Amino acid sequence: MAELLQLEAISLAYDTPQGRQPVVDDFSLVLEHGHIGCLLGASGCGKTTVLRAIAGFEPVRAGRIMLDGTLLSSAGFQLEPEHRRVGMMFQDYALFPHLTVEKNIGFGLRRLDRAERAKRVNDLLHLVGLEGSGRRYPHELSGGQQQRVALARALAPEPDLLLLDEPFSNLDIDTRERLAFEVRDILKATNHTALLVTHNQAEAFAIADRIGVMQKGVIAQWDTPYGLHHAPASSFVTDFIRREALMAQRAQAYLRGEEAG
Ligand SMILES: Nc1ncnc2c1ncn2[C@@H]1O[C@H](COP(=O)(O)OP(=O)(O)OP(=O)(O)O)[C@@H](O)[C@H]1O
Repeated sequence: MAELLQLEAISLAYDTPQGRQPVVDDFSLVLEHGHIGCLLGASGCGKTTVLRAIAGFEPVRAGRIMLDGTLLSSAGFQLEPEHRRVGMMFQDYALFPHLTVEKNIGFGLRRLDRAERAKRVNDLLHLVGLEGSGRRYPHELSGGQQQRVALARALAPEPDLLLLDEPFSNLDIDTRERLAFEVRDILKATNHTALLVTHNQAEAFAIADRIGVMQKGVIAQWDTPYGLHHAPASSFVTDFIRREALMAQRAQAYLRGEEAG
């Protein structure tokens, strides 16, 4: 399978009143066409910063970002976000509250004529299971439905790469699990490539083809879910996977009322 996204030894930093604060260092990964990648790691380890750099909102200080053979970023060079063919979906839906569902989805399609746009919006409504809801407003929809609209809107301009930042974290646990699988099915059926950020290991293992475990701005291992479980590259990765799995088991036991405290 061909490589789509390449992060080659990128370093990222924020300029703050206290000086330049390094966040990500010597960070590399390759994501193939049609794959779903997932960055997993503790709060503050730099996951969102990596997504923002790929989308073109943060400069790279060293290394380079390539998408389908095109240079997106290197030290001193940054292609504008609108020229990157990268779509984004966030945890807070970020829908326009005063626009209907179909207008939200069609927002990035103004270059199409009216009939083409209507057809594409209809196809997308169908894809995300919201046919018949095009005239409703975001506040009339559940959180899961709003996230489906956000997915349709992100896919509308046919990006080469979709970036998803904690897309399910504002949803209740049942909706979250269901939607994670639904989104995976939609991305796979339409052969999209996506990179997702999450704190949630179960979610990452459920939907990703490749997972990157991050440790304070570096990538500790970029591998298949199987590889992470069966051949962890360091004691950090072993502990990370074990700790999260244990917490998930405890949470489930607690929900079933099996633990007194
Ligand atoms: N605009 C900014 N200016 C300065 N520092 C920032 C800025 N945004 C993020 N940081 C810092 O960069 C580091 C990485 O942040 P980032 O949001 O990428 O982490 P994350 O892994 O996505 O965290 P979370 O899982 O909590 O969203 C953190 O220490 C954060 O405080």
